[in-house]
Amino acid sequence: MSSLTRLLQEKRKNEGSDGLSKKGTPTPLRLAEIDRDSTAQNSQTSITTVTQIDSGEESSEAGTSFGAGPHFSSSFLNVNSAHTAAYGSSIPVRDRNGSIHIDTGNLSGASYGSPIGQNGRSVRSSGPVTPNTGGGARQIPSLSSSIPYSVPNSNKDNGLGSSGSNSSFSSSWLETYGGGIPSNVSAIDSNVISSPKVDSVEPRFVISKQKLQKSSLDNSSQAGGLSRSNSLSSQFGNLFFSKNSKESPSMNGSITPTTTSGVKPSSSSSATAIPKPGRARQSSLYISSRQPSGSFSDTFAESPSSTHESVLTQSGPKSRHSSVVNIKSFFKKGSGANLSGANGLTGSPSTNVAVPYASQTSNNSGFTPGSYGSFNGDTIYSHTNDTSLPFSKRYVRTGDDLGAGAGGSVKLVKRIVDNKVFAVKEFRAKFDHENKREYVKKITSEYCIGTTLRHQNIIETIEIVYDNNRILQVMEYCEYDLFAIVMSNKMSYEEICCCFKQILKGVQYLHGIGLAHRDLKLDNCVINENGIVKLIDFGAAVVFSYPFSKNLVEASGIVGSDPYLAPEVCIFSKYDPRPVDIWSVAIIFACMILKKFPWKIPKLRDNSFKLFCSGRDCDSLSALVTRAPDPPSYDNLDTPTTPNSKDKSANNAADPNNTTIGPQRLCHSLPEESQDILRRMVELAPACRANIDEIMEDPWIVGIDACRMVEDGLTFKLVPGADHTHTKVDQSEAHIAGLEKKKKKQNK
Ligand SMILES: Nc1ncnc2c1ncn2[C@@H]1O[C@H](COP(=O)(O)OP(=O)(O)OP(=O)(O)O)[C@@H](O)[C@H]1O
Repeated sequence: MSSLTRLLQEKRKNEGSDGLSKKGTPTPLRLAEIDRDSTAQNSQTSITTVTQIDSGEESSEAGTSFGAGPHFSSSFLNVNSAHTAAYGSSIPVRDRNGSIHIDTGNLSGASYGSPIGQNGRSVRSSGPVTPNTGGGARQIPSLSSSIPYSVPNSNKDNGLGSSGSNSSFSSSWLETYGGGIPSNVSAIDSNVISSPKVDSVEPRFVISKQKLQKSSLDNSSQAGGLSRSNSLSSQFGNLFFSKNSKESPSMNGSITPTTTSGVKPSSSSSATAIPKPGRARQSSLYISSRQPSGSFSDTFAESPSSTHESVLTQSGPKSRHSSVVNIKSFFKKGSGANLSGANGLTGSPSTNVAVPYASQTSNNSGFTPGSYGSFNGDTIYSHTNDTSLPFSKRYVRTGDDLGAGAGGSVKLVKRIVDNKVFAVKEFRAKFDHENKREYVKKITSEYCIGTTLRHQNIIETIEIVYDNNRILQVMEYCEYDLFAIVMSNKMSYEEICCCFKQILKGVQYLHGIGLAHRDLKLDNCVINENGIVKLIDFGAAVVFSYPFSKNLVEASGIVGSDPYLAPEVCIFSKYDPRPVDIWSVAIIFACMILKKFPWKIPKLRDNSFKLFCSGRDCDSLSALVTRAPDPPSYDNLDTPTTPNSKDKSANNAADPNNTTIGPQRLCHSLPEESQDILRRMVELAPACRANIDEIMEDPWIVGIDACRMVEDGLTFKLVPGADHTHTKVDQSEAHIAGLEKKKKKQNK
C-alpha cells in the first residue's frame, strides 16, 4: 500500500463514517453499507446469476507479483490497473503515448502482472507495433451503428448529426450479435463483448474526416487509441472503495499472464475473458517525468522564498479574450517550424492538427500578431509580448512540484518581472520507442487545445516555450486541487454544488466548441483562491465536431480513469465522447457527496456496478447501453421532448423502491433535489443520457449559486456564491504531490 493511500485511509478513519451531514443532504451511505445491504438482499431478490465474462480481479491480485516494494491495496490496484482496454484478442491498442499493446485475449496482465512502481503505477508493458491479426475477431461496430444519434432532442445536441451510421435500433448490434432479450428477467444476464476492431488514428490528430479515413487505412496496423489516464484517483481508490465491496461471484477465474507479443484471435462467445491491457500511459510517463533530464529543473534557480505568499496576490481574474486562436495558422506560422526544428522533423505538424470549429469562426483580436505565429527566442506561443528573453531568464522556479502524470510534470514558477506565480507543465520527453512525428502530434495536440480555450472554468495557458529540449506550458496557477479539497472533508453541500456547476459550465463550453475532455475526474479539476474551478489536462481531449460539419466524429479507445469511465467506453470501439464527459461529471459529483466512488469500474465484474445495472426491465448490459429514446409520438408532435418523456425509454428500474439495485442504488444516496438530473447523467444508454444543455436547464442546477467571474469594464470581478465559502487547505497538502510528500515523511 502506498504511503499516500495509507494516509488517506487513516484520514478517513479519523473523520468518522459520515461524509456530509448538512441540512438537505442525506447522510451518504458508505459503499460498504450499500454492498452489505445489497449483497444480503441479493439473495432474496429475483436477481439471477450474472454471467461473468471476466476472470476475477481478486485472483488477479493474488496471482500477480507486485514486487517487494510498497504495494497499493487491492482496491487501489483494481481501480488503477483494471484496465478494460480493447476486449478480445490480438488488438494492438495504443495508449496515449502512442505505444502499442497487444492483448492476447486472456484476462491478464500487462497491467496486473506488471511490476508496480513505487507510487503504485504499474509499469507499462508496451511492445513494438504488431499488426492486428485478429482474423477471428468479431467486428463490433461503433456505438453509433447500434443507436441512432439523431434522437429526439437532437436539436439540443449542438446540431450534430450522426457519423453516417444511422442504422436503426432494429438492425442493431444487439440483434445482430446479441440475440433477443428475455423480458422476464430482471438481472443483467450477460454482457456480450467481443473484440472491437479499432482501426483509426485518433481523430484529434486529423484535419478532416477524409484524412481520418485515409489515415485509418494507412495506419490500420497501428490500430486503436487505448489510453489510460494516470489516475490520481489512486488516492481515492483506497479511501473510497469499501473493503467489503463484493466482486462478482464469478470472479474466481485464474489470471493468464498477458504477453505483449503474440496474437490470439478473440473468441466471439460471451464468455470471453476480458484481457487487461498494460497500464500504458501512466507508469512509463510517470517514470519519464522523473528521469533526470537536465533540462527544465536545471533551468531554474531555486527560489529561496516561499511560494505561497505571492500566490495569494496573483489569483485575480485573468484577462479573458473572447477570441480563439486559429490554431491552424498558429502551427503553420510558428510552432510548426519551431517544433520541426526542435525535434528534427521535416514538415509542419499543422497538417495533423484538429481544429475545433470555434477557432475558425472567431477573430483573433485578443492576440497580437507577435503573440503567436512568430516567436521570439524560445517562445512558441504567448499571451504576453514580453518574450524577448529566454524562459529561464523570465521565470524562477519556486516551491515544490505540483504533480506529475502521464503528460509530464507540473512545477511552480514565479515570473521575475512581477512575481506572479504560474504552474508550468513540462511535457514529457519522447520515449525511445515512440516515433518523433507521433510524439510531436501528441504534444502539439495538447498544447494547441490549451492555447485555444478561453473560459473561466478552463485553465488558461499563458505561453508555450521550447526550452532546453523540452516543451513547457505556462499556465495560470490554481492554489488547490479539487481532490485535495474533497479529501479535507470540509466541503459544505453548497460548496460542492458550486464546484459541480462550475465543472458543468466548463464542459458546456468545451462541448459548445466541438471538444470533449474525456478524462474528467477530481484530479483534473483545480480551484483557485477565489473558488473558481478550472478544468486541466487536455491530453485526452478530442474534437468531435469540425467547423461547418454536422457530422459527429466518434472517439475511440478506452481513455480516462476507471471509476469515471462511462460504460459504453468499455464496450464499443467508437463512441460519442460527449455523453462520456457527462457520465464522468456525475461520478465527480457522487464522489464529492459520498467521498467514495460508486464502483471501481463500470463492468459487470464489479459487483457494485452490476447491481447498479440490475433490477431494470432488461437483462443485458449491451441492450441497456444501446437503447435509444422513444421517437416522439404522433399525438405529441407539437410537444417538445422533455426529459421526462425521454425517461420512458431510459433504463428505469423495474422497482423504483428498491434502493439496492438499479439507478436508485446510487441516486438515493444523493441529495433529493439532485436525483432527477443525476439519474439522467448516469443513464446507461448514452443516447438517453442528458446532454450538457439539458443539464444546465435543470431547475436544481439553475438554482445553484455558483461563484463566477463577471466582466467589470476591462477586467473581471468575482461574484461569489452567496450561500457558501470555499474550503482552503494548507498549501503543503493542496496538491497531490504535497500530499504524497507529506505521507512519505510521516512514514519515515
Ligand atoms: N494550472 C495548475 N495549477 C495548479 N496545479 C496544477 C495545474 N496544472 C496541473 N496541476 C497539478 O499537476 C497535476 C498534474 O497535472 P496534469 O493532470 O495536467 O498532468 P498530466 O501529466 O497530464 O496528468 P495525468 O496523468 O492525470 O493526465 C494536477 O493533478 C495538479 O495537481
